[in-house]
Amino acid sequence: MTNSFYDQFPSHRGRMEYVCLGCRARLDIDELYYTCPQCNEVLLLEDTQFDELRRTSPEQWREAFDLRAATRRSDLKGIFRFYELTAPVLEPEDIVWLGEGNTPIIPASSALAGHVGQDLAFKNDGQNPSASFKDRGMACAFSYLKALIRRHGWDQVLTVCASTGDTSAAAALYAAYVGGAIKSVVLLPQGKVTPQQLAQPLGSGAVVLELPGVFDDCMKVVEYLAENYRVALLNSKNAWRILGQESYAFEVAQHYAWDMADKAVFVPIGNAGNVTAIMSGFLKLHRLGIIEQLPRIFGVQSAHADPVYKYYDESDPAKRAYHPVTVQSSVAQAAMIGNPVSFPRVRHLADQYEQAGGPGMFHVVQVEEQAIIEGMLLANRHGHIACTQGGECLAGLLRARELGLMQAQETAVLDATAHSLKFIGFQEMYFENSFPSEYGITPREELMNAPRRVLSPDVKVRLSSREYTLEAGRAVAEVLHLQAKL
Ligand SMILES: N[C@@H](CCOP(=O)(O)O)C(=O)O
Repeated sequence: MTNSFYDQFPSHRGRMEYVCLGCRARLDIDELYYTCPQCNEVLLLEDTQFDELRRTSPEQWREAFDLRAATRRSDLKGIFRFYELTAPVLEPEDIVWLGEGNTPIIPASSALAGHVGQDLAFKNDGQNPSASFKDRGMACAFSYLKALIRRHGWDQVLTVCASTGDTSAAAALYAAYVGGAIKSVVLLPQGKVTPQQLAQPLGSGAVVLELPGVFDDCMKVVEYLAENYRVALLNSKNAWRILGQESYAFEVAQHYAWDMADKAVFVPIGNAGNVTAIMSGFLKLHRLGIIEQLPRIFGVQSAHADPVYKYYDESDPAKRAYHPVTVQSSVAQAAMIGNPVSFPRVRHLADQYEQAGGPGMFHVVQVEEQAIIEGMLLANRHGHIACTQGGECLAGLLRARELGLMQAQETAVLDATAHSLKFIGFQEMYFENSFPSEYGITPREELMNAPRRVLSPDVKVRLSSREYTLEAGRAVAEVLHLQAKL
């Protein structure tokens, strides 16, 4: 490999097609499809030239991706470091990069690992530009949209998505950046998006529409719009989103020097796009021999939104039946989804995953709300920036251990899908013991925290600056029981 590998855009081009997971129809990518026009099933994208990538050896791929980590090219800096595995039909001028990808994997402190009883690390996807993993998918979806706009000369594209808050923030951010023909509209379940998440698309200038109901209701409306009007759907039903999110798996593998032995990756399941993407990403690496072993995948769902858990809870595959559920309030609000659009993709990829890696490679565990919020608090007390979904992953790891599913030598990689600050209202509710009863959460004293007022405000008004410093200093020292220097 030479320097040119990371200074030049790859010359390799694939041939991509949509593949229907129902009737296996193949569709041209020159049109925007979300579901199969023949059978209405969801789609995945496939590169029919994927096998050509085998002409490059696994060692060469590993070296190439490692070298590309040092690129100066903005079109290869983010998720397209793995261009050949992602969307090798895009041209450099189409690629949108807002700094997404390359999020750090932070090993837990020995105190946290000791508490949990397992080696673990958080991958901080909240360090993406809109503060969640959705940016990975949006970077790819918007790059593809730009390619379509360029080819077709479209002068107006209305992008729409339903959201619990993260997708809308990402969609609005990328739309604001690309601008031109693109205008972003987001549909949110009224009162079920945190104030921080609501502020994001508003700040990016998107049209923000609130609907009564939950995410599943908004998703149906977006599906209706995409079926009946000329709009571009940006939820993970859009298979380009899935491709971008595969980068999470590529980055995890690269972080561990392409050695996935004894790794267990924990992912919260909401609309199920991310777990789909992560399995698909690892499978691609495995097919090319870039990783020799697949990591185990653990999906995690709250008992308040658990249709995928319920499906896999039946151990006999022949007896499994999928039923959407009615969600209840959840602190893992981003995953508060009763009918995930990507469920057929999960089933398809979980089968492939176990065929490639053997039984026990894919599990779904169910966790309680109390365990989720305490997972977040515990992580963050040990120096992490986990959101409630990151807390859900930690709760999932603890549950997997209780069920005897973890092996002592395994390292768990937990997906902190968003920045903790987006969900900080749930921390506040815990600290103030103000959770509405439907969450079923009772705060524990040892995890609570609150600011302590040291002086009354009038002291600041009454005293001179010097006197105030002395008074406040003494008051703080008293609260902290500080010993005076001799
Ligand atoms: N939690 C998601 C729900 C929609 O997911 P998507 O990946 O299908 O867009 C959100 O942030 O809105």
